Amino acid sequence: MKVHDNRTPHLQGSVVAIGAFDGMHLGHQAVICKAVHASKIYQVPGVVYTFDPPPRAYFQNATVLMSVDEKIEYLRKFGVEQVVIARFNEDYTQKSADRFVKELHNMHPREVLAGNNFRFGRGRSGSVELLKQYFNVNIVKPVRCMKGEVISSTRIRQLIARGQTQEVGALLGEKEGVKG
Ligand SMILES: Cc1cc2nc3c(=O)[nH]c(=O)nc-3n(C[C@H](O)[C@H](O)[C@H](O)COP(=O)(O)O)c2cc1C
Ligand SMILES: Nc1ncnc2c1ncn2[C@@H]1O[C@H](COP(=O)(O)OP(=O)(O)OP(=O)(O)O)[C@@H](O)[C@H]1O
Repeated sequence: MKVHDNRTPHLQGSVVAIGAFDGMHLGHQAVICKAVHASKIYQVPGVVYTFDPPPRAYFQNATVLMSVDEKIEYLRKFGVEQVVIARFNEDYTQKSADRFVKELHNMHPREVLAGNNFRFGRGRSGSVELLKQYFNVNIVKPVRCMKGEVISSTRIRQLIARGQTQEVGALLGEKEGVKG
């Protein structure tokens, strides 16, 4: 697997999934699996474009659930071929939504995968609607837990803070008594 540190590769074709993916819960896994599946159909590299640190950690001091190395290892196991690690710092957050779109064009995506509420660019000005003007965007349906709530890294951080670790395991898709 190729890891691009703070640079976006020039590719003739790709399928790109974008997001923080902190914790790799069942919602994230659905997005990644769909991206890998689509990349096989189009016969192009499956690329995950992610951020280090996660934007929520940078802006809101949220707890980081997994290191960037753990994330890369996880993506490798899921069959992702290339990963872009955007170093999320003051400089990076100045990038406009249009510049971010231009950057994505370097990879000539056949499909872009993101959730409905995905935002990007300085001041969170870019939306999925903007992405749709340029790319074939696949919006992944929200994955919910048994109780019906949408699974999120924020929810996992809350459960960890309350010591409800068994519930966390369920949201990560870990089976009880099964390791690795
Ligand atoms: C180029 C760029 C600039 C961003 N600037 C901001 C910002 O100014 N304020 C903010 O709250 N988030 C900013 N973000 C973070 C996004 O709001 C969002 O958290 C990120 O794209 C990851 O999406 P996800 O949280 O759905 O995984 C920026 C993201 C990108 C790609
Ligand atoms: N439960 C879910 N079902 C489907 N897609 C999801 C789910 N949670 C996140 N995604 C998608 O996965 C990508 C990465 O999401 P992100 O890292 O923002 O997850 P999150 O769990 O919502 O994080 P946070 O709670 O910190 O905002 C985004 O494109 C997002 O829309």
